[in-house]
Amino acid sequence: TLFSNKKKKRKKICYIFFIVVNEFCERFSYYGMRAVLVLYFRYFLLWDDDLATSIYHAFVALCYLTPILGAIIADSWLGKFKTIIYLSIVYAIGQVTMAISTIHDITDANRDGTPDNFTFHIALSMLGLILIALGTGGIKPCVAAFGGDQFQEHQSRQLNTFFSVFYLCINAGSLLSTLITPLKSVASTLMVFIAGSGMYVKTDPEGNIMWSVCKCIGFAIKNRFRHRSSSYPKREHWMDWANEKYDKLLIAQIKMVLKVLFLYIPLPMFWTLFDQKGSRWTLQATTMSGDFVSILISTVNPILILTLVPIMDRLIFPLIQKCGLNFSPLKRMTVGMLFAAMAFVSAALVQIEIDKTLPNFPSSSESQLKVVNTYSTTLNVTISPNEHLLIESFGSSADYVTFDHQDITVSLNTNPVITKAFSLIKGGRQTLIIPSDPTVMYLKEDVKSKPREGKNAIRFVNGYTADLNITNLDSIEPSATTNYTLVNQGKRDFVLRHGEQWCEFSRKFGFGASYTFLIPSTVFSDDCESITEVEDMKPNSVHMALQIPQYFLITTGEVMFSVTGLQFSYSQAPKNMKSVLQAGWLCTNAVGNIIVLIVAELGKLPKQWAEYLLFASLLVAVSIIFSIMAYFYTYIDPAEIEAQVRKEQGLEPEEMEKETLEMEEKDEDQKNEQGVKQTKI
Ligand SMILES: CC(C)C[C@H](NC(=O)[C@@H](N)Cc1ccccc1)C(=O)O
Repeated sequence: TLFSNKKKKRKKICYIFFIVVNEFCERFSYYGMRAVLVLYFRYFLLWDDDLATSIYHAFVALCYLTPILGAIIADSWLGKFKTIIYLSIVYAIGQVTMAISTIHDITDANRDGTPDNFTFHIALSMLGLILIALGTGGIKPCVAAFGGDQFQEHQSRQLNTFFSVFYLCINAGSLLSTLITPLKSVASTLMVFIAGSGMYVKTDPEGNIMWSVCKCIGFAIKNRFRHRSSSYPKREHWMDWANEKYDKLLIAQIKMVLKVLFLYIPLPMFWTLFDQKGSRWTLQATTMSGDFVSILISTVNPILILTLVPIMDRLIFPLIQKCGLNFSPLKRMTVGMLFAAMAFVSAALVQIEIDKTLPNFPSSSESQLKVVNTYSTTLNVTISPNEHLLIESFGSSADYVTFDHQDITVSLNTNPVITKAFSLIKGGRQTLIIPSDPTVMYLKEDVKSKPREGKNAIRFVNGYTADLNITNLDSIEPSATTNYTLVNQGKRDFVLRHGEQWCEFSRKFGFGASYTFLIPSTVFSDDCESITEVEDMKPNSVHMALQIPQYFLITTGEVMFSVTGLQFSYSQAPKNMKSVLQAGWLCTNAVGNIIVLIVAELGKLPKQWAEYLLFASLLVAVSIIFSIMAYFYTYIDPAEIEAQVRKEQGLEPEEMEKETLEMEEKDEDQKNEQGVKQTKI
């Protein structure tokens, strides 16, 4: 017996392996594609930032809504195994469609490198995304529940380990996806899953269960309404009003599911905070110094998951248990929420530090002006009515001057005095460029927010007497100013050229700064040495490493909340509705994403740190509500309840046989465990 049990165990590990590797490949494909999606929208379809992020969040939300469809198909019709196979094919078709939509040659008749028919590419990519959402979301609740089905009712410890390993695979897949192309992985996902086909425990779908559930709930409500007079005796549960027409077992199962779904109501708030690490926190990183924005965003979460899940499972949770504390699943989830709230407090503290270093940008009713002098002598600049600035040749005013009106008059102390009227941009920052011929002084618009992705915005003013060519820039006429170009951090070289003459200009850049470089007429005679630099915006000075605590806190929260939620959703679901509850759990994520979308549309609070604190407080409030709900929740063993109801109804002999077999197996397992212990002793 001991030998055959060991063999059984090894076999189980083998087919669980197929399931978790399948999840690994699927997440690899999903996150690999998701990582480049916004870039595809921005740089291929040429959408603006707002549209790109909105469609991205809508896609993510759809991916977590489609699990309902997958669960209905699996639990009512095809069964989990077939649903996974068929929807994986849909998924693969979606990835191929998406890949085809990125080939610009298809509509690029004139071969200029840009597609001629954007509508075609948009339509194809949207179709691809819908198919992917259907595939990834549809199979998601089935794979988790199918993995759980491989365990017997008494194997709750192994079941929990399975969900932890399952979560590890999700994150290992997402981590690796940043390194290798995702397309091949859908095919491998399918092949890995099919490879284990003969070994799985496959539970059959039990007819159109969702339809029966809806009809049963509808009947209970109608019946309750019909008997609302006080002359009718109250029933223990409102679902008991379906007793007249529906099977007691179905009613008991619906009660179990509704109890858990009710508990899920506050959960989207956790995801609302969690999903903002991809948006608000990324933006925060762009206002910080350090070279790991993209790496930080795509890898820190999965890396932390891969380290924290084993630490929690093997060390922290057993330690808490040893201290005699009952750290039940719902308590873990509450603590997980509090960790996420702490992460946002940490983000707020970091934001306060960043704000101290940020420039004082104009409000929507103000205008800001800086003056740059490329005239041959120092100038006395008067800006009406009472702003006087003394600016050296090839220098600038110390900082921006803020005006609460737009119309100004500028006078220069040249001989004769030059006076010119200007209208400033409301809410904008501008520079008044005084060229070698001051009569043609002009305004140039400046950047009024930190450049994106920690890049630096630079431009050149040509004080040379002829046209100049600068590396990667168009030729500049004398006295003209180039538009801003974005350059990355680090040392950058520029070659300035006019005919045969040239010189090389090198400059080391930090993060998020903006500069105007003034080129004097002597530029070639002193080998570019005389180029002066005007700092329009200081480089970022708060280091990105300060974001690590908030990432650590939110990921600790995720391990406590999400891994536990996954296990809880499986263990508290009746046998025929495991996928449905998994889908309900995933839907809490979809709702969280939709809230992020709405919040982004509604706009931000004037102070970003205040918004972070607001979210943290909201989550604390929600976690208090959740803990109260959890206090009144009694953990159930769905199999036991089902068995009890069946017993009350009189068990069918077939079911009885199955149950006896399971009991025998359980006894055997226990005996063997004891045997192993005794042998060890
Ligand atoms: C809602 C799901 C339980 C989400 C789950 N996500 C994760 O496990 C994330 N830690 C993965 C991740 C990776 C990279 C950046 C952010 C998140 C899933 O995908 O199933």
